[in-house]
Amino acid sequence: MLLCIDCGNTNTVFALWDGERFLCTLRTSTHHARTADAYFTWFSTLLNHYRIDPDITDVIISSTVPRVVFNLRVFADRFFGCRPIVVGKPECALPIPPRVDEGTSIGPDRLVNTAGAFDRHGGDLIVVDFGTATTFDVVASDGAYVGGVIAPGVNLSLEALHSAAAALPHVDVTKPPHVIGTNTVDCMQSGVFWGYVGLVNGICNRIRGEYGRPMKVIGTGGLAPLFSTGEALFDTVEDDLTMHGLTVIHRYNKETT
Ligand SMILES: Nc1ncnc2c1ncn2[C@@H]1O[C@H](COP(=O)(O)OP(=O)(O)OP(=O)(O)O)[C@@H](O)[C@H]1O
Ligand SMILES: CC(C)(CO)[C@@H](O)C(=O)NCCC(=O)O
Ligand SMILES: [K+]
Repeated sequence: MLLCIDCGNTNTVFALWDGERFLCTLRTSTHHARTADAYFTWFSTLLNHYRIDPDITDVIISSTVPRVVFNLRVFADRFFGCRPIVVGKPECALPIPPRVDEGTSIGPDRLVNTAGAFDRHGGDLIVVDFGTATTFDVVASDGAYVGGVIAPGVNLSLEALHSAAAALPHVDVTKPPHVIGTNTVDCMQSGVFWGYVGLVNGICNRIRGEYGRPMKVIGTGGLAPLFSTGEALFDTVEDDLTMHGLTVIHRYNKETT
């Protein structure tokens, strides 16, 4: 069985893939200091709770935080006796190599989203991922990652407002009842909600203009469903796109080596 690990700057997600479906998806916050033993304690407790007793033979990791990879490697080796595939490392082959500036680093989550989206939808895509950052990944017609856009994440923007302005409280992102807020919280939520609807719309239109062919837009990440209620921003919303991409890259590496 395959254990997929998607480590973002905010959250780390583990998902178990039995070859046909995900048996479970477990989420914890990302801490670079978490040890292999701590991962196992957390992981095995939840598996017990769900009465899942998996036979893990393979592990694949995507991490936007380089420092966590060491302990995740130890975790895979110590508890499952396997050497994980780490996306972005030279030993991990990608189905289609990216076409970007020489020497630039690409977030592994963006490579994984690209692989997952191309597998499901073919090329000419924009993948919008609402994580710590809001990223736009452009997937060419042959499935290559050819660049995109990085904007501040939604929760990061709200956090920045709160920490920079003494009178602005901490608020959660939600769709406000009106555009014109009549209290502080509604005003802030309107700014962020409608601001991001405009940002996503505007960036996708500009990408389309520059790309010059019709493109499909795929939304993913925790906040994609919320933003799709504001305006028809996406052709589809897929909450498991990153995990699906990890299974695609894992399969590709098994077939080619
Ligand atoms: N309505 C909502 N308001 C605030 N947060 C939400 C809402 N719906 C989902 N979320 C949050 O979205 C997060 C899931 O988003 P996702 O996994 O895409 O990115 P992340 O974990 O925030 O960032 P990263 O992947 O960069 O670590 C969860 O922490 C979840 O609590
Ligand atoms: C942009 C983030 C933080 C989004 O998770 C991640 O993909 C990352 O660290 N990227 C590195 C730079 C790049 O993708 O061009
Ligand atoms: K993510």
